[in-house]
Amino acid sequence: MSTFSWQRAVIKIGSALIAPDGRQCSGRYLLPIAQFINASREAGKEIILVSSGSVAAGRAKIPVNHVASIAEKQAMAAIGQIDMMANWQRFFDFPCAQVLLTSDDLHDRTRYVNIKNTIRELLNHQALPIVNENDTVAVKELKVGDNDNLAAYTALVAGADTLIICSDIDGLYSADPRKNPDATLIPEVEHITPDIYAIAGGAGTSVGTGGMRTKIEAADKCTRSGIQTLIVNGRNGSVFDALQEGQIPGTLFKAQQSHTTARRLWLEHTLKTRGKINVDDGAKSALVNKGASLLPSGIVEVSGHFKPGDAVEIECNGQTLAKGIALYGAKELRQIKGAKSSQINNILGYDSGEEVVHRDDLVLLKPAG
Ligand SMILES: Nc1ncnc2c1ncn2[C@@H]1O[C@H](COP(=O)(O)OP(=O)(O)O)[C@@H](O)[C@H]1O
Ligand SMILES: N[C@@H](CCC(=O)OP(=O)(O)O)C(=O)O
Repeated sequence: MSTFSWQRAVIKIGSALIAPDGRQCSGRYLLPIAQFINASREAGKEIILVSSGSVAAGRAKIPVNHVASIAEKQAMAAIGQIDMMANWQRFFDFPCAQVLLTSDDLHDRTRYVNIKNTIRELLNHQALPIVNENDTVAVKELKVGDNDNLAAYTALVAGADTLIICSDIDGLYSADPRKNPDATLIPEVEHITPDIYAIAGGAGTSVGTGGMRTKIEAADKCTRSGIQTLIVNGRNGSVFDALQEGQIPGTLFKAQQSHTTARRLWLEHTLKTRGKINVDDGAKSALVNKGASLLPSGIVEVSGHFKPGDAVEIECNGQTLAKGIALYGAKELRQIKGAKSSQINNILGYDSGEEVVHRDDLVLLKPAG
């Protein structure tokens, strides 16, 4: 069996686990998962949950005798979301935090930064973020559509190194085992090729939405960005003991490069910069020698028109030092440059955090020549 290590994981719990009978949320399969979450956090690891179950939980309260319309499912989700959250909270003595997202939120730069900041802050405060699709506002083109892909986007925005998809099946099989009894489990996938997509079928139960296909899509997105992805059987409690021992009791989709390398390459080569921030010698030394975040106090000059979430170059005395994602726009930075972080609120009337560019979103560049 392969082994693996991780520091920050997104764990996705599908409807098949949290609502096995499709009509209400249940704790039947959740205890070993909750114990794994507790033990991992005690070991200093960070976890973000992506949980389905709101539609099933709502269905128990507004039963309909026909195939539910989209609006009816949205109403079920709105009613059931609170039960889904409560179903998780009873396992933990730290706060669970509800995070509802749509595809639009994840593709809008400013909202993306806000989501990132919120998740970071929740983790800093030892809360457990529980993400689900915001079904009230999301229909078709606004929807991510399935929680497997939502979990992949969450792993990207949260800077996770691992995605664990818990389903009702042991992992990826050579064919849908419900239809092909001879199908065999694939323990490890080195590269996600069209052949891998070809063996992935649809959902196995009436409550599951994407089946194996959306799990492969999620693994594809993540592994390209250096996030290893696992599919495991969340109905089997021993899976979580094995995970705790660093084993992989399912299918591992290997990261195509290290998480840090993928992020550095993305920051350095893919992101287009929209402006420049000139810093003083003190800020230069903090960035280059201490690996610190950029604070407003070290900023001397701001050029260009950029918004929160845009990439910027960081310069000192005409030398480009680094590239990173600005958490404030150019207009705001011109107001707070040189100020102490504690003054941001007084100057702007709000505070999006003390960092202008967080060290996780910053890559140092080699001097030219
Ligand atoms: N190649 C495959 N290997 C494993 N499972 C598959 C495969 N193709 C289709 N499936 C189906 O995918 C189902 C899991 O997806 P889904 O029902 O959407 O669950 P979840 O609610 O956990 O997202 C399995 O129960 C299985 O029937
Ligand atoms: N937002 C929906 C999630 C639906 C969904 O993607 O379910 P699944 O295929 O089981 O992960 C809910 O909470 O019911």
